Amino acid sequence: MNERKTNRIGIAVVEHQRQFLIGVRDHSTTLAGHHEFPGGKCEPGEAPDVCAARECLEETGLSVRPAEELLYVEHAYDHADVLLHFWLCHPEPAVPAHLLTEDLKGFRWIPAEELPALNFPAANAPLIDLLINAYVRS
Ligand SMILES: Nc1nc2c([nH]c(=O)n2[C@H]2C[C@H](O)[C@@H](COP(=O)(O)OP(=O)(O)OP(=O)(O)O)O2)c(=O)[nH]1
Repeated sequence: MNERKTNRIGIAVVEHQRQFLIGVRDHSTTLAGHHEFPGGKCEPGEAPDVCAARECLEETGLSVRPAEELLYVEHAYDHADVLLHFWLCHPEPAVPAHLLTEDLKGFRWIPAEELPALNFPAANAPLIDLLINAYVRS
């Protein structure tokens, strides 16, 4: 029997003026070198949108407000089974303006049209399609 626990992951798809906050996964972690949206494992009992905002604040220093779940995706990686909850988030209105343009702990604001050229993990593919349809073709 080969039963693996599925990790619930909250991911913050942070949008501001058709730009998205994107980082690169650290060399010491799984999927090293891939691009990523801020996110991580949900704590026991933690809702994915709450997790997404918490992870975003921890990883980038930016306070965000979850707006809607864009998509959830189940994926089996070699390292783990994951259930990814992609939450569209927006910066809190009170955040200082410079945080909306500058790099944030290695996370950068990337225009929507540049997302397809980046090296995201396989499970992100349907999300990137969705974002291109919503923010580039619209
Ligand atoms: N943050 C993030 N993770 C992603 C994305 N796409 C994707 O497949 N993942 C996967 C990679 C990992 O298997 C999982 C995130 O877990 P993680 O290991 O980075 O989370 P964590 O920081 O809470 O975990 P840990 O290193 O503290 O153990 O989701 C994405 O766009 N952003």
